[in-house]
Amino acid sequence: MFKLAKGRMSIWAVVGAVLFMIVQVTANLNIPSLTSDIVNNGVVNGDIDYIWHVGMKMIGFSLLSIAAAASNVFIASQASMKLGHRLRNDIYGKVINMSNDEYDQIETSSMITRTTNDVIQIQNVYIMMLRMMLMSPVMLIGASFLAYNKNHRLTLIFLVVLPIMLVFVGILLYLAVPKFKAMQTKTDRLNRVFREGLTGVRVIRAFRRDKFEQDRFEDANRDFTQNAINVNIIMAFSFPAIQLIISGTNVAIVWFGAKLIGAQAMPVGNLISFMAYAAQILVSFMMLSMVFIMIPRAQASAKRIQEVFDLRSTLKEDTTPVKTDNTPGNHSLEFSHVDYRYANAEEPVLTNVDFKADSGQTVGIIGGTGSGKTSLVNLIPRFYDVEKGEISLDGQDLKHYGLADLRDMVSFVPQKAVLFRGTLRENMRFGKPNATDEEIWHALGIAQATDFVKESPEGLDQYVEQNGDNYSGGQRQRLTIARALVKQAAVYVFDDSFSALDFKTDSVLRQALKNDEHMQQSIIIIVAERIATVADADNILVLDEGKVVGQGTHDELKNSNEIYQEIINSQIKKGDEA
Ligand SMILES: Nc1ncnc2c1ncn2[C@@H]1O[C@H](COP(=O)(O)OP(=O)(O)OP(=O)(O)O)[C@@H](O)[C@H]1O
Repeated sequence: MFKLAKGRMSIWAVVGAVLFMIVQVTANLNIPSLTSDIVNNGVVNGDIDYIWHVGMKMIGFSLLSIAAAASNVFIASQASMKLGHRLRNDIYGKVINMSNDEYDQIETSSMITRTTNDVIQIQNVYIMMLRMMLMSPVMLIGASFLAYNKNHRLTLIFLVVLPIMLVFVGILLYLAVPKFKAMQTKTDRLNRVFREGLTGVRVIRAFRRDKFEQDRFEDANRDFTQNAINVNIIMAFSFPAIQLIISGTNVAIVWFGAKLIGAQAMPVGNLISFMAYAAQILVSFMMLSMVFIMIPRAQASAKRIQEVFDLRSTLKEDTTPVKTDNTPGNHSLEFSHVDYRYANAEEPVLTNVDFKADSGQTVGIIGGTGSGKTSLVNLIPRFYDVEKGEISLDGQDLKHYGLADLRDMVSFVPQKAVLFRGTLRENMRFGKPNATDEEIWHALGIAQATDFVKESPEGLDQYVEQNGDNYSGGQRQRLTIARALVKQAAVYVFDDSFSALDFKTDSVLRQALKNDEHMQQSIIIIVAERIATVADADNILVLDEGKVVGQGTHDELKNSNEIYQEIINSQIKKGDEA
């Protein structure tokens, strides 16, 4: 937990909080002594001036205590909230820069819980620590010392009370800590089920799994709620129990104190101040215990956050990266004997992949489901790194480029069409923030998206919902294609991006790509399941179980490659051939 705060929490904030806390405790410790003075010297002797004089001092200390407490709270809250702010930023930065291999290791819902709920736990415990954990021991020691000064013999009461308190706190820790720790994993589970239900709501309805999913959520919710109730019951019982101990202590103090007063061994005022110190001792003891109850939960949260920071990127950046040249034309991309295996997978998903493409050429990649097409194109922007072999761009191994520079060279349309909440213009400028409206309309034109975009009077200002949910699947695909085209890159990758388009749009779109001046100077990689989509590519790779089993033009392959022929035949049967 302290590791997380290092460099993220200002040391001056800690110093400031400690200083104000010391002022507050000093003021608080003075007030009971002044009370005994007022009683012993003012009330007993009927000295009104003395009562006024000491009374004003008491008010002064009270005001000082309030001001110091407010300053401490202000500093502690600010420092803790800033710690939370930095933690959230750092987790997000880490996640965004992870390679897909690391990203696969922690579930998305758990990642969200870690960024929100876990960070809140750390914030809360730091506020408590900057207030109570520092204040309680100082107050405990100070009040014990002053109580002892007021009367040595009465202090003996604590020899009985404190062991009772210790046993009580021990039981509390034993019962509450595991439940507090479990809160985080239960929150994770609740979020996971909720997220799955939300993202899969249409499937759930279509398969009439509403009841099943509702029960699943109910189960996770009940488990979470029950644990929270148990924690609250324990905490709720603990407060009256503490009150009982404090009241019992007061009764004992009054009982023995009265005897001492009767024997003239102690003035009345000392009894009053002794009782106040006793309350301070017991309350600080309790506050300290509360911190110890909260710390394990925050520690569990800290561990979960640290796990994210500890994910080491397998993508190594070259310390002296080669400069990229993104100017159109004269680019080349080459795969040489490339193997790739997913982390923890036994078999490689790609074996000995070899091909080359130059600017102005289109490479089609075709193959059955699961043949490794997506895995292959994911290697180009280094979402993953090759296991064996080499991929080079413009004659340089991809690993020699800075990651950001390399990704600037590649424009990628992923299989799943994802848009972001905001205006269409903002979405289109994702890869080129200063793109003009003219450039955007040009890209929309190639992507065959102009018509439906123009249907809305708001044009490029039209609103895009989260995930682009206010567009049809085909419209979303065209918009993601347009977004990729707005970005000026050396290599354009379309991962099965034409699948939701009807045949005519697919064909017109590819023709528009061919006719575009910039695209004529770029390398285009098109992954597809449909023969028609890749038929006019300059080079078609036929993938089967991660191996390139054929390479050539449509005419070459259709006469010589068995698997390509099988794909053609299967699509002719569906009335689907080019
Ligand atoms: N993140 C991953 N971790 C482990 N294995 C994976 C991962 N992604 C894909 N695979 C496996 O790699 C193989 C190839 O998957 P890939 O997505 O590259 O195929 P594809 O040809 O693009 O399939 P499709 O046409 O269905 O999109 C599959 O067997 C799949 O199970």
